[in-house]
Amino acid sequence: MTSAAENPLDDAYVDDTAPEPYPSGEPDPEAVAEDESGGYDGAQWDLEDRLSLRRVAGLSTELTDVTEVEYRQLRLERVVLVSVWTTGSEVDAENSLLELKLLAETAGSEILEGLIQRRQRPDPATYIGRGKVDELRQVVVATGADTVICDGELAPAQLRNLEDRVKVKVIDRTALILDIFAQHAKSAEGKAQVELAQLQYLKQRLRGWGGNLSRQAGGRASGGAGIGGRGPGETKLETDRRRINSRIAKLRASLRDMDSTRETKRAERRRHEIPSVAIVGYTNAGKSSLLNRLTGAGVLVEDALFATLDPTTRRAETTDGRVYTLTDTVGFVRHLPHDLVEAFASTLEESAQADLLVHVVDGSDADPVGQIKAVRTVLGDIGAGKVAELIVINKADRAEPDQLTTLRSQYPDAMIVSARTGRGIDELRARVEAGLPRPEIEVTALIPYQRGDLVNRIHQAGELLDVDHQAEGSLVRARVNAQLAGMLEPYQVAPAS
Ligand SMILES: Nc1nc2c(ncn2[C@@H]2O[C@H](COP(=O)(O)OP(=O)(O)OP(=O)(O)O)[C@@H](O)[C@H]2O)c(=O)[nH]1
Ligand SMILES: [Mg+2]
Repeated sequence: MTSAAENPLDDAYVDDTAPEPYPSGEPDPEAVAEDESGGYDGAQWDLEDRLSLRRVAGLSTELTDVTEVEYRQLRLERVVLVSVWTTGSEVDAENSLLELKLLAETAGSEILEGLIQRRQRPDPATYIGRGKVDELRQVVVATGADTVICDGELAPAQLRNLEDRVKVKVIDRTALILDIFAQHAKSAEGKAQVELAQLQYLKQRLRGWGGNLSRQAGGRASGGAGIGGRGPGETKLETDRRRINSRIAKLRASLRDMDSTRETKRAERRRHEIPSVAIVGYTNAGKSSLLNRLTGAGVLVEDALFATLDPTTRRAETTDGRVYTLTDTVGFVRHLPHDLVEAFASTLEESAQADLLVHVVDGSDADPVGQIKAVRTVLGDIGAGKVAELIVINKADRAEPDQLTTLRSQYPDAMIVSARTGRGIDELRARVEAGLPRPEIEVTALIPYQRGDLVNRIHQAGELLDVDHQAEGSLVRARVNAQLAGMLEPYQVAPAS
């Protein structure tokens, strides 16, 4: 729901501002300098700047139509949260509502009240029980709320009925998450992905919101206004639906283009057989902080949900000089909207194609096991369920020692670290190195001294097992990939027995 003015549509999609992934991009020199000067997890980043930048961008946008004004007002919501609790313990229900509160706050709302109703299942007509709707209305009036957010994905009819009776705007968890993504998307690709997800969501609900597209899509979807050919007698609803469909088709096409650029880079890495590691995990678990710790990448760290939407890839090296890549990825959350997962498919693919997943868990969270399960569900959905996974329990500095002990016993192979204090980071680096795929071919070669470049290559892409400096050159025993084995072919000698 970004404005049309902020997003000059097609032009923006060509001008991809996402950071260049390895191999063409070098780490930010400033970030490296920070890293060398000692502990750096990214929290030192000047967040004020980033935040105010975001705000200014919003203000400078000309409000071109009424829907824009309406959209701005969304930012000032005074909210009542409502949840129907069907299964699990009371604590689970409260955790879920607490998370909804964080999400709503991330979206810029002020939370006035949170209500939970215990019920077999949500009421098909009004989500909460019909009798409770009046109570909800009273709370809304008493607190002066202008929005109700329901903790689930509601049917269009449920939203409509509730709105009619509570008389303020009602949105669900899915719309809320989409809204946060829309606020945080920075790159052209990220923005296109979010818009696609929003339109998909909206399309199914056009009728639910009175058949009026302008109400929820804001200026963005109406960016293509003025399309000719509005047939006589055609209803607003049909025109809206048509406009959405053609916008969706356009977005898909530009996303395909952007994906092919990404695929080219990925293919390049594959050709050089550079192992890749993806940092995945629940939102706010500390993924970006860990990437910064491990590589000095200088990625935005923020105590907010979904701070990272664009994957950042950084080059890293093992202690023996082998090169690999580390990619920071978008965080997951319980009930991640299906439309979003689909729209972000190409971004999420980074994880599915990785050689190793570093699954970061917030050890200080109220329900880390629930987070691990939610993350694994999404990983399964995006085809990354079979990639080797290293569980890393982060924020050890803040977690209850008892909770860490429990997690340790549940996940015996897990590592315990703190991106904040640096605890466990060296061990983590070692475990990541050990988890990288090993080059497959063992060779013994006598490399003449003028071919020092080959020895360097072995350092970067292979594993040097043994070296003996002889009169004619270095006698080297190493594990290498197929490409390097080919280059070493002329110098190959029989292995010493
Ligand atoms: N106490 C403590 N805080 C941490 C640690 N690691 C990260 N944090 C904080 O947790 C918050 C989230 O960190 P990020 O690195 O942005 O988390 P993320 O997983 O990248 O989050 P998203 O990109 O929003 O999904 C920030 O406020 C960090 O400073 C840690 O080890 N200890
Ligand atoms: Mg992040």
